[in-house]
Amino acid sequence: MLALLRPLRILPFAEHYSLTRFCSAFVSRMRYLNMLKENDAACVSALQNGHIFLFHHLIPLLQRSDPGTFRSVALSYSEVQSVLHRSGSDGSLLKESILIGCSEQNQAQFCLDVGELDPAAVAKECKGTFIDLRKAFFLLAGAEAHLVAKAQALLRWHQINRFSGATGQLTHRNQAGSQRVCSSSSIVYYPKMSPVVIVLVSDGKRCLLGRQSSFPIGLYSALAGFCDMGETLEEAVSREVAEEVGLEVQNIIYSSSQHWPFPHSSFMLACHATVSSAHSQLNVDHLELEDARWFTEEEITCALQIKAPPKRVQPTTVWLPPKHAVAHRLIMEWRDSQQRSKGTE
Ligand SMILES: NC(=O)C1=CN([C@@H]2O[C@H](COP(=O)(O)OP(=O)(O)OC[C@H]3O[C@@H](n4cnc5c(N)ncnc54)[C@H](O)[C@@H]3O)[C@@H](O)[C@H]2O)C=CC1
Ligand SMILES: [Mg+2]
Repeated sequence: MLALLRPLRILPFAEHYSLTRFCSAFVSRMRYLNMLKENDAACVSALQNGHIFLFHHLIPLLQRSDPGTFRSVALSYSEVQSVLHRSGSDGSLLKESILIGCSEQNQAQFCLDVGELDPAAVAKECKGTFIDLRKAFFLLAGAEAHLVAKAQALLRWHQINRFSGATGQLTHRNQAGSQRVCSSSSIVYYPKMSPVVIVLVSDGKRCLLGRQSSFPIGLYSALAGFCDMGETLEEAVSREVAEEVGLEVQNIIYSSSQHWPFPHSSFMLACHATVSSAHSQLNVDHLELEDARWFTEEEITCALQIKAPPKRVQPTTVWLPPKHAVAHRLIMEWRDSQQRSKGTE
């Protein structure tokens, strides 16, 4: 008990590591990353031994692996140094790298935007190709796609936060890039995400999907919307469904969350909700949605067969968000629960 009452002590660097030896690999990695955000010198050293993912004006560098498949390119510090030198830069750009994670092999991961260099020369040096994130995100395997998306989001945040919104003065980043501080005041800025709710509404037998006119032809997804200031998750879900399709939902159940890079860093909070079949008549707000419809389990199963945006879409072809999207997960969860409940009938 006495030990619990002792004031907290900030551990010196060496002691930190001797303690983390007794933790799980995951806990050690998380503590290591957290320490790198606080300790600029340790972060420089991690960069020199780490992996770096290159971008050009926020477009990630990928390499083709097997035909039709791509992977992100993790370069070492010396590889990036030599790419920069051969592309006509002195290498000082490397210190602009931003910490994005730590691999399971305990190697710190960084990203760097080489926007001031010739993209063709860099791509050639790296035997890669710069591919827009809207395409790259879906070419990469899940974990890689999310790491690249996180990297782009952080690079973008730094690019648009060079000045303080309060004083108009320059802001300076820490080495990890986890914050920026105003040079004339003590204001600290942290990277931002916009919370968005996404909900799959069910009436017991069918689920509700909608589409915006800006979606690719035939794509339907769960209803989504940005949270208003001060709202709870439940309030945002209820409001969005009421606004977009004129229904009042019940039984809101949280499913999962994800960072979504389009258009800019949303924090998607995914839920299921229900309406009674007696109150399932839609009243769609066509300013927000081009269409919203109820889908049976059979229709969902059929739409799930279409794995990629169809080359030629018939007016009636419906396809669903890809695996990387949390909307896909909600739809799969709903379909599985329908099949389970059929099995127990
Ligand atoms: N990962 C996934 O599975 C899915 C992700 N989404 C994402 O959800 C997001 C929100 O869905 P929408 O139906 O478009 O939202 P929405 O229904 O709230 O409508 C968008 C409008 O909200 C306003 N708005 C309020 N706060 C905003 C903010 N912080 N940033 C941008 N606009 C804001 C703007 O006027 C904008 O035109 C989209 O960015 C979309 O990419 C949508 C479906 C599936
Ligand atoms: Mg919406």
